[in-house]
Amino acid sequence: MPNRCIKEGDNPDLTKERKTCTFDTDELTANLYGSRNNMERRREITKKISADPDFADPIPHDFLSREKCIEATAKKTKAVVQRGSEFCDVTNYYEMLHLINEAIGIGGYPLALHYGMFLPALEGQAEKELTDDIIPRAKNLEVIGAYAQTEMGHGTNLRELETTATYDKATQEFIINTPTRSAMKWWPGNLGKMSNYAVVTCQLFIDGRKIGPHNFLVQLRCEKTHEPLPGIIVGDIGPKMAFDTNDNGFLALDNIRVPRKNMLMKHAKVSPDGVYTPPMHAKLNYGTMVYVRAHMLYAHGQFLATAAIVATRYSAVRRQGRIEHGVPEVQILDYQTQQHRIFPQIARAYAIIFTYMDIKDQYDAMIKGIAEGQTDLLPDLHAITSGLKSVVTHMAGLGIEQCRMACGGHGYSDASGLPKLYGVQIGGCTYEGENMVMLQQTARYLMKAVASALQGKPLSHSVAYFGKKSSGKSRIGKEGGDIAREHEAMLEALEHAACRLSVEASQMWEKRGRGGETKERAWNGVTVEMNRAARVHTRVFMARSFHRRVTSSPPSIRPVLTDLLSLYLHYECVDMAHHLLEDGFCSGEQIRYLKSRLYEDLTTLRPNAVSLVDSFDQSDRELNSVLGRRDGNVYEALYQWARKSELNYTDVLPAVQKYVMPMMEENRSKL
Ligand SMILES: CCCCCCCCCCCCC/C=C/C(=O)SCCNC(=O)CCNC(=O)[C@H](O)C(C)(C)COP(=O)(O)OP(=O)(O)OC[C@H]1O[C@@H](n2cnc3c(N)ncnc32)[C@H](O)[C@@H]1OP(=O)(O)O
Ligand SMILES: Cc1cc2nc3c(=O)[nH]c(=O)nc-3n(C[C@H](O)[C@H](O)[C@H](O)COP(=O)(O)OP(=O)(O)OC[C@H]3O[C@@H](n4cnc5c(N)ncnc54)[C@H](O)[C@@H]3O)c2cc1C
Repeated sequence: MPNRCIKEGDNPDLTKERKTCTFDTDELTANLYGSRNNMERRREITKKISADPDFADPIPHDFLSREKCIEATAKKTKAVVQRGSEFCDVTNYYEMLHLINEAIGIGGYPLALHYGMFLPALEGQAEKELTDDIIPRAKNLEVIGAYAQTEMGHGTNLRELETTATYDKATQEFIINTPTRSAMKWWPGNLGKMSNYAVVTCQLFIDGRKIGPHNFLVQLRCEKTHEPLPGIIVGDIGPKMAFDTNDNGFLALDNIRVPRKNMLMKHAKVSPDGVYTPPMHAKLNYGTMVYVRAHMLYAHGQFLATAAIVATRYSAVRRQGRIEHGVPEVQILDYQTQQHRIFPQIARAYAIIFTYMDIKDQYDAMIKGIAEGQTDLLPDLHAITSGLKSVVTHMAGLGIEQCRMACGGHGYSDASGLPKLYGVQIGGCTYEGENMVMLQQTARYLMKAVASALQGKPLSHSVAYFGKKSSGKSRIGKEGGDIAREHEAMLEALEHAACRLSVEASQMWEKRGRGGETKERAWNGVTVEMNRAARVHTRVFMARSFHRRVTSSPPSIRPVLTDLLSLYLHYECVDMAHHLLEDGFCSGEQIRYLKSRLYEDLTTLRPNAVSLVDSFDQSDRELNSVLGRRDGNVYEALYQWARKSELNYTDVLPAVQKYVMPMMEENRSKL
């Protein structure tokens, strides 16, 4: 079967792997990206960008200072903006995403938050009077914006943000102010140096009454000189774990006046005479966060895919040690521990991307509903995207780190691309709502679902399985080798565990309440259990999404995807075995059965491992990894990469000349 990656001159071990492929890699790639046309379009973009001198990096960013990286990134951003239509349909979200990944990379760029949050916030939350003016200019990139919500003292607890917006009826303006040091906006991406506008989240005050957090459009810098406007202090928060090319910023506002229309008033409104009208759903103003959390799934699925590609290809190329005496050194991919480390990451990357597809459909349906005045889909989507954002970012982070360690010493080098990838990706556990906090949002929803299920009330999409009757004992290992029924038995077991954990968490919460604690204090006493229930529920949702996509996939790729799904489900069940065992739903024997099936899956998938990662269709530019390159010619490339280190510009470094040589000389003369 064809793996389209085979080319002359490639590392022979990689070619050998590609020849054992049992499916058409293009078919799987097309399925992953929605269609053959989408796949071809991605490849055209890659080809054009790779050949274009505007996007060439003579010196890899690994060897540049942060300022130089930002300069190089800004230059490429300008080229993307001015010449974007030469490469792709600039109105197509996925084509643009791919263009940016190819042309600029993942470490941030001057327009990341402009497109990622500033424009979505305005489009989703602002009224026509404001959008008519600002959106055409923002889309035309006459202005650049950031989304400034988090403060030095508060990020999670939006209700206690300190920045104020006080309505002045006399002038029909809001006065926006930073009252304390801890009220300074701190962290917003692209706020520090790039943006000249921002959507700023402030506590709304009318007639001395605090109404709560609302968003306002504020101009920060002069449109001509880019200097901060009077009363505005703005800058970069300094180096951080990654996102080197993003100017995460700080901002203080000294009683800045903005016209009434600058409040984002699509949902909540303030009339000229200062009358406040709340939104039709209390949290519609938080809609931008739901949007980003939903879309983060795709990015994080791709991040994990990148790591899986690097680790799998490198493990096919790397030979080290022997499994049996008297035979040549083996490809490290033949070690069972290596497969157990890497293959679940491949499966999880597919599962995350497939889950994203489901969520995107639900998000689009919700937006359509809101436009027609219906908000009934929002609570379910908020709850499941909160859980998914937490589970996926954590899962991807652990997976990337496993892949990095699976590459041995070279995985620790920036040449592998994995340390930087991890740094960028792991930020997702924190931004858009810290994971522990977001899981609690899911858990709150589960508690309501438990109550509804007990009362026989209707259950919404993500919790519908709470209404199923449990069979009491698992069918795992009792389906006579029928794969479809085995998959269903595992899904049923996971659903049983999620439901049980939710019910038990609810009982624990209630018990503490009965013991005299307030609801809130009692909640804090059971949040570990609440978050555990939320995590398992979210993993059930992912497993169901993956299962749905696989069972409806084209027949040509269904067998390999079914193998991958088997591995995914066996791995998930073994990983969560304690939950399955705790109430005796599964026996120890059944868990041993799951483990033995998992080890069989590793062997089954081995011949297709390289082809499965090839099917993610990430180019060498996107991978940005010497170890993961498509041709597998790793060792020569590693040496050429290291030669570019600035430490190698001279044979004797000034620091050695100045300090180390005299020290050695002194020591010698002491003898
Ligand atoms: C195109 C994008 C692609 C992205 C690709 C990634 C690339 C990487 C680029 C990097 C970009 C980084 C960008 C980062 C940006 C940011 O980080 S912006 C700042 C984000 N900040 C947060 O997320 C803050 C987190 N805090 C909150 O969301 C809330 O404060 C809270 C924790 C949810 C609690 O809010 P609170 O007001 O206290 O509400 P509760 O009392 O807990 O809940 C009341 C009810 O409201 C419901 N609810 C809460 N939030 C929402 C929501 N967003 N939507 C709908 N409903 C919501 C909640 O469930 C409660 O419901 P009931 O139980 O029915 O009362
Ligand atoms: C790379 C990056 C980019 C960012 N970009 C932006 C941006 O563009 N715009 C923007 O406005 N912000 C941005 N942020 C800020 C980000 O949204 C916040 O850092 C995030 O929401 C977490 O809030 P916090 O920092 O206040 O953490 P904290 O809430 O202080 O969290 C600290 C600890 O306290 C725990 N904790 C807090 N509350 C609770 C609770 N109720 N229950 C249990 N535990 C709790 C947390 O779980 C965590 O362990 C960015 C952050 C990063 C890292």
